[in-house]
Amino acid sequence: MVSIFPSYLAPLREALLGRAISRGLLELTVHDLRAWTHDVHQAVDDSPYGGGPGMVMRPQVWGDALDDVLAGPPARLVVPTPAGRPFTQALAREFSAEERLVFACGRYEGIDQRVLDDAARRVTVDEVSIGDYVLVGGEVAVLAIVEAVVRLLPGVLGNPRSAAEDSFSDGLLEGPAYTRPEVWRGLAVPDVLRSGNHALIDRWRRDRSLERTHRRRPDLLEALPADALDRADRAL
Ligand SMILES: Oc1ccccc1-c1ccno1
Repeated sequence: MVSIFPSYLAPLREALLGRAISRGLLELTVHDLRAWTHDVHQAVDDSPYGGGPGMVMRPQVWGDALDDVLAGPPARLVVPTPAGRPFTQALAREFSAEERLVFACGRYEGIDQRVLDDAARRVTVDEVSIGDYVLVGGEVAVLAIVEAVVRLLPGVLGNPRSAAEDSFSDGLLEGPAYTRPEVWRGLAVPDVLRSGNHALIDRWRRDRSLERTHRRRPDLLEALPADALDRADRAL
């Protein structure tokens, strides 16, 4: 990863991801973009051609940084930006199959477009958005993307079924989850979940997942393949 705020990415070395690194399941290197500046002010940005608010990140600095960081084994360059294509669970799975990912954390009004155009001559460049809102920089997006990708790597999650049964893994939102106590502040766990009848439990969970998806994300239902819903689903 390349950023002007390397410490912003320190959380990636905590908890689950930190354990995955120490277990050798992945390697993580964070580079300070300013290491590729040569002026006393370590300038990384400049005014935009054509005028307008804010600053644009300079091509020379990013170009030199990516020349160095992209050297070596083939990598895929991921650039978080509000103008990117949506980052989804499907894209997380695609990224998790890559041998090497390089993340460029842009700030200000973004990185000079020629940096991405030049990189695209050598590697696959993915400009991705983690949602329809504007952040100050790409670091937060990289934290989210890396966590979504790394948890899919074999051996990272304790129970491999977790990743397989994620929200979105079947194209739907997960339904409600419960644990002890049976009654809490007058609210009881649904009886079916304590019935021991796993066929019934699976059906109930599927129904709650379909209901929640219909209510909160009807677009996901629309996007399902024609054969994704069985007769029982459609009866709901
Ligand atoms: O808003 C941003 C600013 C810089 C880099 C990325 C973003 C962003 C917003 C949503 N997804 O990515």
